[in-house]
Amino acid sequence: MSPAGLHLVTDGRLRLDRLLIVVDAAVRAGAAVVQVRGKEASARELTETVVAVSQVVDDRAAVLVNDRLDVALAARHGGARVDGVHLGQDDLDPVVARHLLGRDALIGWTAHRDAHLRALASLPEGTVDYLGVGLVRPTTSKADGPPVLGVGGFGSFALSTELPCIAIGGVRVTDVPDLAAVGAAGVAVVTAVADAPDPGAAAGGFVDALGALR
Ligand SMILES: Cc1ncc(COP(=O)(O)OP(=O)(O)O)c(N)n1
Ligand SMILES: Cc1ncsc1CCOP(=O)(O)O
Ligand SMILES: [Mg+2]
Repeated sequence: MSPAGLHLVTDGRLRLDRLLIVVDAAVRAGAAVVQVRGKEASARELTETVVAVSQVVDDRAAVLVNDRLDVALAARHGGARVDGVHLGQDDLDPVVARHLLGRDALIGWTAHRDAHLRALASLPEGTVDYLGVGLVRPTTSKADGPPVLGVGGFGSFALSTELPCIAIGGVRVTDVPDLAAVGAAGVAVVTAVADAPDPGAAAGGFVDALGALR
């Protein structure tokens, strides 16, 4: 399963009905991955959201759970198709996630410092499928986010790993050509799609911009 393309990261501020409308519009427009992120949600609420998102997405995109391996496993147990997880440096060990989710799962890891690349090098080959790298620009979607790398900083980081790098953090559609030129395999966004007057058109703009550069 390829991580390349547009990743829609869900906006935990949205009510479930609105969230599902945004997810459906983004997937219809060609988003490759939907990452369900709900920092304030209980495990049970987040599992319900993942199950509902998985139903809406069906086989049109990969469904990942942010942070919560337990939730990914619970949703799978309930019969939902969950393809993997996106883990941060303080989340569960990706080796554990790989063990519990299996060889075919899609597992992403956040990385933006050299120490993260050293940690990556210490993992068994094939543990992590892609890196989420940012911030590209300042964002209000992540409290206490990491430092802003800019497009140049993203590019230097992407050059130092062979894993596909997904750019995140304040990414705008107009950034896509520059990010792709410095090695982005894809981009992950919350606001640029969820807050757009027409989320489907916004997602389609990202998909077209990414596709035009392949
Ligand atoms: C694609 C992608 N990249 C990076 C992140 C950030 O993950 P993390 O550092 O664990 O921060 P939270 O999302 O948990 O706030 C991501 N979610 N997706
Ligand atoms: C989850 C996450 N991790 C780094 S930035 C970010 C949120 C990105 O959201 P936006 O596209 O609104 O800046
Ligand atoms: Mg996290």
